[in-house]
Amino acid sequence: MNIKFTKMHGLGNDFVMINAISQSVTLDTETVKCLADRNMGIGCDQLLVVEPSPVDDCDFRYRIFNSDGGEVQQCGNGARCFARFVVDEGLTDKTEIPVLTAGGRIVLTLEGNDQVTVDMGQPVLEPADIPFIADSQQTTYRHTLADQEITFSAVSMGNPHAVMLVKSVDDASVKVIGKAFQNTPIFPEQVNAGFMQIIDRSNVRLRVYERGAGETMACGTGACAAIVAGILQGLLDESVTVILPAGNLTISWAGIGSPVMMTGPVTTVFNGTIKI
Ligand SMILES: N[C@H](CCC[C@H](N)C(=O)O)C(=O)O
Repeated sequence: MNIKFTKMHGLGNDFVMINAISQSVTLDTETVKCLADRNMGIGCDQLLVVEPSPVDDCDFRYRIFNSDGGEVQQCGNGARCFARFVVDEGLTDKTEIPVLTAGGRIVLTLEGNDQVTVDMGQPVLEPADIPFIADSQQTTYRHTLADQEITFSAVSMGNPHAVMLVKSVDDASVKVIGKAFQNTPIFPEQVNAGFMQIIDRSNVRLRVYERGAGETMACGTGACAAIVAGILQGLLDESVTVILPAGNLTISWAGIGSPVMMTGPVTTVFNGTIKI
């Protein structure tokens, strides 16, 4: 089978984009892992698939697969790339595009100059809906992981996130603690582990150990979850710049009942065809 694809990234979080409307594509776990493999395949953090929408209030279905082959509910950096991709593929000429993901309906807005804004929907804090095992909903939780007492917030953006505050992201034990979060029963579907350094009330640095992919250069839903956690702790203002190695995301949230808005860049790297 020959598959046409486009390689894209959002601040270095990189994706293989596949248009499954204009071509017939069958993807199983092993195929996804092969395409995502940086030595044996194309290489990416996530593989993103465009499909016809099954519902009237969305234009497309947006499916997300981590490089370990697992299908997941949401991908923020990928959503921005998705907007650029469906326009470049000629699938739409709209600048505001509602799409359906396994984590819910999101709306993508092309701002021009390669910036895209995504209405990521409202964050979910109820532990059972994250899912996260806890007696009650709290702003922060404490658990022993990797022989350390870890304090974190638990937030879902359609996908699960644990957000920790650190003095310096450069010194954070991202791999050790990030891995430990994947192996604890308190997150029954595993979790994306974010390490946030607050610089001031409107600027943070962030590293994320992603579920199913390991540490990535950027994580859009991770940035959203981190800002929600910081605002709920009274540490951040409503609009925050998330400073990442390859550039910045702007995240804003007006509080409970409001959607999280994310704005950031998208980059198309190359188009290709792969025979599998
Ligand atoms: N690893 C995530 C999916 C990709 C999220 C990330 N790349 C983003 O930009 O939000 C998960 O398993 O929920």
